[in-house]
Amino acid sequence: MTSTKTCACKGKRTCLVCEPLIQTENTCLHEEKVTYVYCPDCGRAWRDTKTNDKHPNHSGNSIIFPGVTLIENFVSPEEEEWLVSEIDNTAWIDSQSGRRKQDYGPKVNFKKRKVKASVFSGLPAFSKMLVKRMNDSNYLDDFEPVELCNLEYTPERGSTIDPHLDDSWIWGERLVTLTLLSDTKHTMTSDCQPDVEVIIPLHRRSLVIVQGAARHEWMHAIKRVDITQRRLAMTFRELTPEFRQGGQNEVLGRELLQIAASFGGLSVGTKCT
Ligand SMILES: O=C(O)CCC(=O)C(=O)O
Ligand SMILES: [Fe+2]
Repeated sequence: MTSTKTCACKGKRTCLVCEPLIQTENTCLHEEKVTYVYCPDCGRAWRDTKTNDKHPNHSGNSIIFPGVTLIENFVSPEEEEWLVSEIDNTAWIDSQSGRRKQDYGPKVNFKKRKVKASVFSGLPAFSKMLVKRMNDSNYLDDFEPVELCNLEYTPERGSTIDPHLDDSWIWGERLVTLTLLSDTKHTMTSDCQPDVEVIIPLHRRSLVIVQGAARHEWMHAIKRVDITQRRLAMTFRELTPEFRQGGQNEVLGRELLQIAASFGGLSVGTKCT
């Protein structure tokens, strides 16, 4: 691939801004995968067929798919409108694959395993009510996020996110994402089951918690076809035990938790994953 990219894409990543400027290799993109759709009510993913019935009337093949919790209507339409206006009052930074981002968290060099707390001024004030609501829920009562990454996806830019696993050195067990403005889907794939993909429907205003096998064994992605309108994602991340009490990086972890909980943060330009 030769390139003179004018956007934030690096390496093999592309978006609708840079694609007309680059020559892509003529690779075969047809992958034969069997698609399963995750059902939050039974924790299983069911073979996608035109006649697929809704829970509990599923039929056909299914696979167990542990580690995904969906909470519908986590925020109201009025709260969504307020959150979007707060987010849009903050500068966006161009990111890879046609996304834009805002980051509230420490600067992390994942390869060198280095963390700088000094750039981090806390989670933003507008996220305080979301963290409180998480803590009031059954699933996230002990969730103490130290990072919020807001991502913006638009069909005009052809925004996507390639299949990836989030870091698991500093970022802890639960990845928590609130979807705003439009529905989308996570496509989960695993090298261990190359002919399978599992779709997680992410509805507008819903919260998804990804942990366990879904966090560590399955990569998540968002395909271009699944961004049909502007979508904002607010992803909150917690610390691993290494940064908690008794861990090797406990002191740094405590500092990050304190900064995060000030809820006076300004966005910084750091990496999200
Ligand atoms: O937009 C999303 O729902 C996922 C974002 C994501 O995977 C990431 O920031 O690592
Ligand atoms: Fe991710």
